[in-house]
Amino acid sequence: MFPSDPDNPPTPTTPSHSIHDVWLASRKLEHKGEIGYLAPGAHRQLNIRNAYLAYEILREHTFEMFRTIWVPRTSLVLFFNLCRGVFPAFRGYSQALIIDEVRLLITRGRGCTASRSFTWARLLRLLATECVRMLLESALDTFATNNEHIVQSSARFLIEYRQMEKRLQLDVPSLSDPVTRDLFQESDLFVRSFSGMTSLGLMSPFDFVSILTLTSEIISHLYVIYTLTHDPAHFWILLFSLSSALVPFILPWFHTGRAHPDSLYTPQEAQAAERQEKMRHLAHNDPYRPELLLFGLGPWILENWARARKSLLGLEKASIFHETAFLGQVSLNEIMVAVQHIPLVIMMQSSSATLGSFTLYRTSIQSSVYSIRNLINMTRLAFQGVFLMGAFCCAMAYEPKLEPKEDVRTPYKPTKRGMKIEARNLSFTYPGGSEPTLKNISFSLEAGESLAIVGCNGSGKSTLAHVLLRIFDFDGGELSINDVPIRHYKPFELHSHTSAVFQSFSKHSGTARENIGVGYVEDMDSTPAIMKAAGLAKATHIIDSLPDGLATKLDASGFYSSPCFTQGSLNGFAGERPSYPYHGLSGGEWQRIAISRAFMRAKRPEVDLLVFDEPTSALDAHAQNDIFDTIDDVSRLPSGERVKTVIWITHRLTTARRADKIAMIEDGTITEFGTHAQLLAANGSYAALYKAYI
Ligand SMILES: Nc1ncnc2c1ncn2[C@@H]1O[C@H](COP(=O)(O)OP(=O)(O)OP(=O)(O)O)[C@@H](O)[C@H]1O
Repeated sequence: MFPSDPDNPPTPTTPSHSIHDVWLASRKLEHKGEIGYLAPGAHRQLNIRNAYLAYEILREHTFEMFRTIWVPRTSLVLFFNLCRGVFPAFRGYSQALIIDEVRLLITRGRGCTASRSFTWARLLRLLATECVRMLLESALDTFATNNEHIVQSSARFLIEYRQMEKRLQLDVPSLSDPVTRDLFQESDLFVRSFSGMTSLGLMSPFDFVSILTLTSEIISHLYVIYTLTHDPAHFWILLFSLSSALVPFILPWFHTGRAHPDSLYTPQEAQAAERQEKMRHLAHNDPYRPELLLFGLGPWILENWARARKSLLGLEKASIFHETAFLGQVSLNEIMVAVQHIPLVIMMQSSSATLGSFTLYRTSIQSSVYSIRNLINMTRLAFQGVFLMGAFCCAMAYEPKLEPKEDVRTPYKPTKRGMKIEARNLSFTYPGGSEPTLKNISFSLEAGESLAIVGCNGSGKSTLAHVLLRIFDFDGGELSINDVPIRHYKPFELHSHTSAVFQSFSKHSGTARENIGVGYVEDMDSTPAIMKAAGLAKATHIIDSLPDGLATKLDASGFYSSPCFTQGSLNGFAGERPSYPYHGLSGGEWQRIAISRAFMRAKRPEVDLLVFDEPTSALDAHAQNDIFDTIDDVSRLPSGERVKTVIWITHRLTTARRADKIAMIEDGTITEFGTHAQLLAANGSYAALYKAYI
């Protein structure tokens, strides 16, 4: 098969190895001994090697893909599209008969030697038959289009749901692998191509069905041409036919209707799209990943996205039904085809062939050329779509790197006093890094103890916190939680027993309620729970000062936004004076919101570990003391007994001395570990730093 690139080997957690390798090989570029990879979404070259790779993907995944998107109506889509393919040939035949009859009408009484004479009854019968044919074709078209839209909407929902679900499971080590990121990006493109986003240069997988239609259309036209005897056509008639055939192509450029099913024209659509994009952004945006994992936001995001998506699909359906109104099916194309027959009636009077058969021959030739051209384009796009489908199928089989194997998976067993942590010779290197950021980290912390991690900038404090919280994996050494190796826990389960404030905490462009409530989404709608968490973080006055209290939307962008870009003007109400709906916060205020978020969960009995990475860096000295008093309170029972393990990282050594143990980190290694008094007595680096600080 196709060997993986040695520099970018497929992840060992990717089950569908061979297709992963095939997909990777299709992106591989070799030029003068240099090897590179196509950017995600870039078109593959059409050559024999890639054709073989596409065949491999189709062979492996076509059935699975059809099974994924199959609903009973899908078979109707296939049936209708096959029927649609033969309709043009019927149309040509029916119109040829009318033309012959009209010709007889025009030439009667002029000494014409036709084999039969004109009758009004026959002409009227033919016209009536043609009208019935047009009505039937229109009705079938309307029904087929609506059916196709329903099938496409449900397939799109299913496929996008699966993609969102998989995306939300991705952990940081998986995302740090560039091949995995590209895989998921191409998989996203595949999902988006279900929206018919042909602007991406892709085609909807349902356009594969059009290939069937075009094939049946070409076959029926070729059959008609084969059955006709013909004379050579006059050049100028063909020229006229060609130019009039071009009109239906040119006129749509001036069409002002809905350009794309995803175009938004109403405030409801805009709101639903905004919500959907917000959830998609949360799911796709890598910097949010640690908090997303820690607070277990996956189901909440998925649920909100699904609600917005469903409502958008509903709105789209309504507008599509409106657009596919019955009369709209009588297209300009048909009128132009009728116009093309007029000169033929006049010009072909001298021909030995009947005018109808000549016209039928001409339209069949023209339609065949047009259909073959479309078929080539479609097949070219479908060829690209196959590789994206391969990426999607591989992505769906991907297992996040931190997930434990089933045979070692161990349920979390809580202790009565918090988390017991033991690290022995831990080391960690960032992907692509030449030197380990953490090395020989060894310490132990009893359940219910507090630990302050101190050290200079860049010494590795935050990195250690991420390893302890199971956001990062480690390369060497051992780390156990409650005497069980941390790798044996499911990260999701472990995270449900922790709460944290990260140094680079998230700022969501949502309401104050959402910004705090995501700490424990089950209580998102409980105002007392949110106000209690805000109270613990001394953030009540911030909420009170906001124009709409908890309902105020907070501006996470940090940019000054011009009012001309507000929602009001975007929705087309430029005449009204727009008001900017977001409210900015200071750095310290944002930090209190982030602490409130952590307190939403910290109080809960199942939470055994609290980690605060410089939680008060933007707060004044009084506020800082208040917060650390609260952290201490939260970790204890009313009786004063500590029931949660607490770790904080700080540069303020007066707060570090409050901890039971202090770890001094230098250049990625714990150089001193003990109580404040022990470290001062040792007169080492900590003592020097402390003296310098005070
Ligand atoms: N994503 C990353 N990729 C590669 N190196 C990184 C990454 N993040 C941090 N580092 C490096 O790892 C080292 C430790 O960073 P870390 O953030 O853990 O330091 P810190 O002790 O928390 O610093 P500070 O006190 O400034 O917050 C630094 O040298 C930093 O440049």
